[in-house]
Amino acid sequence: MMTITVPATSANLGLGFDCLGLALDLNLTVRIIGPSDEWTIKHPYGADVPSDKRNLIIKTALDLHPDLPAHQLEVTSDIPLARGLGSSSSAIVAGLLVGHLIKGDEIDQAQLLEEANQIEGHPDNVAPAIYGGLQLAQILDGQVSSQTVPLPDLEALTFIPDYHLETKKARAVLPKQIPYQDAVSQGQHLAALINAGWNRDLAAFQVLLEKDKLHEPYRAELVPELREIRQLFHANDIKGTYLSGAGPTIITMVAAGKGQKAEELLAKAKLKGQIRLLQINQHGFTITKD
Ligand SMILES: Nc1ncnc2c1ncn2[C@@H]1O[C@H](COP(=O)(O)OP(=O)(O)O)[C@@H](O)[C@H]1O
Ligand SMILES: N[C@@H](CCOP(=O)(O)O)C(=O)O
Repeated sequence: MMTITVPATSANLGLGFDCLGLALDLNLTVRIIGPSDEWTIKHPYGADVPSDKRNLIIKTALDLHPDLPAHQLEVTSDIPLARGLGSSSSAIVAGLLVGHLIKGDEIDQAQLLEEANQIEGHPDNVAPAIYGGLQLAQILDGQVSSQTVPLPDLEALTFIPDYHLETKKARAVLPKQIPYQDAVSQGQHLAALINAGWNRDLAAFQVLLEKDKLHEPYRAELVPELREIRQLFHANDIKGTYLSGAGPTIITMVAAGKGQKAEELLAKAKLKGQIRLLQINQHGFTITKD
């Protein structure tokens, strides 16, 4: 039996649309139980998610190796679906690992990134799911790679609304064009955010997390809690709130050790959803053989 864990990811971090992402300590776990007459996957998601070859994890494994012999798989997960925490990317990375492990391939992180990016289309979720930490994914002349960016010492206060928002739907509200000045501002602020990470400057990092002009202004109408949570924290002198991935999850980055106080503040607002204080996953996926 082999067990794969893949972390949840928070893409964009406001400014890094389709290129920046962070791994968090929520996990998708896939157990390869053993060979079977047909592909089956036991999972906790209910009837809406297929339990056969159509399941995203199995489909990904079979897209990689169409002749892969059927196996029985079992999934447990604390990554909610369609909430902006990268559940589909975690499933794709897990599916590729299932394919490679059953086939007996060497596991190569750079190759996995290439394969996962081909399926997912934007690398900001798959890169941190593979490498952990904060990843700046780059596509240069069609070639994808990723660079680890250091982070200030922080924790992620995470608000997960009760409703789903499919990434497809949240991409459909984005404009075809943006004002020239917004593009200039985005470049300046993204460079400053990366720099704040390298300098481990939490105050600057928090201010910059709120400067996006490419997607949050357009998605805010789908996720009214973004403005509410920002206002609540601003009234208490706390910056660092952004829309995680395509939403609807909202994350506020706070200094390590300060999360619990901020959590109590957020709980008082009684918004409909779940509050989690998450730490950063620094290592990406893991594989254990037992
Ligand atoms: N572990 C999984 N097994 C099967 N399908 C999954 C799994 N995780 C995610 N998915 C599929 O991906 C969809 C969510 O993808 P997406 O809209 O990109 O949201 P997210 O922000 O969670 O990645 C789910 O509705 C489901 O169809
Ligand atoms: N850059 C993408 C990220 C989508 O992340 P997800 O976790 O919501 O799937 C986007 O903003 O569309």
